[in-house]
Amino acid sequence: MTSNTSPGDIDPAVREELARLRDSIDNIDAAVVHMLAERFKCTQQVGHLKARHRLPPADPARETRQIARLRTLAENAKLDPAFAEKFLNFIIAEVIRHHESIAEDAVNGAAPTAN
Ligand SMILES: O=C(O)C(=O)C[C@]1(C(=O)O)C=C[C@@H](O)C=C1
Repeated sequence: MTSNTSPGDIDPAVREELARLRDSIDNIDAAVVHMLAERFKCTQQVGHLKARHRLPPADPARETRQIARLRTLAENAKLDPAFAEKFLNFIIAEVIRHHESIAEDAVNGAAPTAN
């Protein structure tokens, strides 16, 4: 059975430690969002470059190298490598969707955007 502790019952020291940890979590989440935004700015340029030169949206050989590298980085950082791989695959799948839509727009003569 789970017991629910109402916020007023929490020991003040525990409450403080939780708040301190949550502050750091919020900072880390913000950094992740900013880093992802920068990554997507780069991949958007890659998408336009690929569309202009009729290159395929996906590059499985590059992905294999990225995953191997990320798994090693994760292991060294004591992060679950399987999680790191799933996370990268999730991001790359989204990037490929963007590349495909940029390529479709190029074929359909949509007004090209910068990059
Ligand atoms: O490097 C590329 O060719 C990209 O399109 C970028 C990227 C990535 O998001 O890292 C995305 C799709 C490819 O399959 C491989 C890598």
